Amino acid sequence: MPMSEPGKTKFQVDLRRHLRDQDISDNLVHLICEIAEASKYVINAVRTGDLGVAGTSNLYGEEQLALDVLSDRIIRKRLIHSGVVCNIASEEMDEIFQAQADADGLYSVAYDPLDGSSLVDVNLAVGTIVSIYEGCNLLQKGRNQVAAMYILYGPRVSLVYSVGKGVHEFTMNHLMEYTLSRENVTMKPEGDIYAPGGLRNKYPAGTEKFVRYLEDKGAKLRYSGGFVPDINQVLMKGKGIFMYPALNGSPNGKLRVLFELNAMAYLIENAGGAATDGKNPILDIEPHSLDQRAPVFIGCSNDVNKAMEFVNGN
Ligand SMILES: O=P(O)(O)OC[C@H]1O[C@](O)(COP(=O)(O)O)[C@@H](O)[C@@H]1O
Ligand SMILES: [Mg+2]
Ligand SMILES: [Mg+2]
Repeated sequence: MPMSEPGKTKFQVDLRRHLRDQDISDNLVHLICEIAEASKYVINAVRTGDLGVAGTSNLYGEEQLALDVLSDRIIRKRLIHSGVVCNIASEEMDEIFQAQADADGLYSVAYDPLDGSSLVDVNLAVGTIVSIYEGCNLLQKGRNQVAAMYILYGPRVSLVYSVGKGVHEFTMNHLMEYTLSRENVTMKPEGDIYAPGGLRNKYPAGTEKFVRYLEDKGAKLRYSGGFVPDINQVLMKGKGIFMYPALNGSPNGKLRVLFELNAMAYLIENAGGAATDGKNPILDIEPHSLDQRAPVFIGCSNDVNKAMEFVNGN
């Protein structure tokens, strides 16, 4: 019986081995693996942790759940001790945290430790969203990311990452190892599901017309209220569109550029899809503040282009 190669369990490729084949720095391999490790403690917190409120609020003034704060602490500690992180920004922290001074080979991380946390108490799927940049600057275009990933805490736990060479999915096995389950995930040009976020009675006319267009072509509504599972469905089925549009009264929609949109836009674009704020690609937004929000239409490229036509009235 030949000895199995390191990182290649009997039938499966594990995350570290797959990353090593991507021709990226050892530091980046280490960082992504550290985040994967941290997710195992987040899983435990989600499954058994306190569902109460933390008695604090985040930079959006939103009441933090104990799980938000706990998940944030788990990930932040892991990033600090990784030894390869310069600056850290989290949806649950008021300002950028410097883990260590600028030096060669370091990365900076922006993350949402537990997206959709208010869904845990009704047992719906939630996730962690991560963007990784080279160096110390976190207020830069999402197009400059060197990696993006999410971990989806659902009936199965999956981890999806890209370092710009395809989008790959890993599924957690009975030993809590992440092993390759889908490689080079790709989107079709057009889809048949749509996830309409926000209040429909506040949709501007053009957006409402776009939804009618989707319904007229037989698209099915699939919306859980969790950004990570809703995007994961569009990405893994390769056919659909998620939107959290500008609403009457909220021109920037709800979702955050640094902590949610940049990572998902990077993954969807690397799978052949598109992501726009209604006028420009999400990845080209020049962020001016940590708490910046933007409207989003993300998924199959033809559907996203159609959305822009309706939203801009042409
Ligand atoms: O409840 P709404 O307004 O439809 O918003 C749902 C969106 O808000 C979010 O729950 C925001 O996530 P957070 O839990 O990180 O605030 C997304 O997961 C989801 O896409
Ligand atoms: Mg979030
Ligand atoms: Mg969150």
